[in-house]
Amino acid sequence: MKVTVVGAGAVGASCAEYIAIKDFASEVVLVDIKEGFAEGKAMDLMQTASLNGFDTKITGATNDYSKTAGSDVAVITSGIPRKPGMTREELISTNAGIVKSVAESLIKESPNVIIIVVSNPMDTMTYLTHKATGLPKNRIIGMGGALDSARFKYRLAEAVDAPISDIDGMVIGGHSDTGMIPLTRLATRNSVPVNEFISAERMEEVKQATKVGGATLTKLLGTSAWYAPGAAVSAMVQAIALDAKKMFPCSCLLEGEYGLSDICIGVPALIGANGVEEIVEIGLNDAEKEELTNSADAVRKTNGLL
Ligand SMILES: NC(=O)c1ccc[n+]([C@@H]2O[C@H](COP(=O)([O-])OP(=O)(O)OC[C@H]3O[C@@H](n4cnc5c(N)ncnc54)[C@H](O)[C@@H]3O)[C@@H](O)[C@H]2O)c1
Ligand SMILES: O=C(O)C[C@H](O)C(=O)O
Repeated sequence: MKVTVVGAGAVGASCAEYIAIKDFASEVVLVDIKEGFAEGKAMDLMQTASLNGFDTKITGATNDYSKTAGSDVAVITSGIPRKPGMTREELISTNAGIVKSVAESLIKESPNVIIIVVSNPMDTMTYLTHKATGLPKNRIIGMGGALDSARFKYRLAEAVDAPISDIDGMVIGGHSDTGMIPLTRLATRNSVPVNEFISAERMEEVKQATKVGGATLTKLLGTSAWYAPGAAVSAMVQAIALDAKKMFPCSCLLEGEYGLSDICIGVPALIGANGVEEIVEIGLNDAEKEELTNSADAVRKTNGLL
């Protein structure tokens, strides 16, 4: 499998590193607009190959999309990250132009590519990528829910004082500080509802901490996070490579599912060789449905800024 990662910054490089370490792709091409930057990151990563034991070939290119030709998967991380105090939505004016031109360049060289959109505001950038490329809807996926769910599991495990591997949980909705919907009712510890182990107040704290997970890290780091985002993307690329049909909440173009249309927003989906193999409609209660409606309204408002 050939994977292109556009943007060789914090998230792009982390994503390339995790893909290489898992050793399922034959080739990763990093692309950046900054002269020599992707080439440098690729060389540095290749010099970890003998230490980390992978054979994936990583190369870099400065804005040269001919090097990306024939990619099976492309990840778009190009654009600016937020600074402390900002929302993801504030990035739209800079990132929309970048994501649109990158998506157009990618499909010229790789007409069969599956695109994973990471740049923020991610749901709107995923919607923009659909509009700009006209690719079939299964071939454009926004990454947000996989990361948000990993953060939810981290917070749940902390609250219950259990190993993270004992915890399961999912976050749907828009990838924003207010729009995320951690499905607290469905979170489990070894199949037992987490609600049986912690109070409703503690669960509410977990929910709120999950929703502002990205903002919390941005405040600590001075820029947004990259390790968990890179790991989340690499897990999705691996599911495509292995045709795993693994369920991730991710931003998909909806055509009636969950009562929503003409919007990209986080819902559970099976990810396999064709990208989005199936959108899974789970039963939501009235409160969760209302949260999803409100989250969709907020995403539509941001889409309106395009
Ligand atoms: N969806 C998510 O869950 C998630 C998670 C983390 C970060 N993000 C987003 O990902 C984006 C990247 O974050 P980062 O921390 O890696 O930022 P970064 O600044 O470290 O890296 C971005 C890179 O994009 C490059 N770039 C800019 N314009 C380009 C273009 N036209 N073509 C190619 N490369 C270009 C820059 O030179 C830079 O190296 C941000 O928008 C951030 O908000 C999203
Ligand atoms: O928080 C951000 O701005 C980056 C990303 O969306 C994240 O959740 O880490």
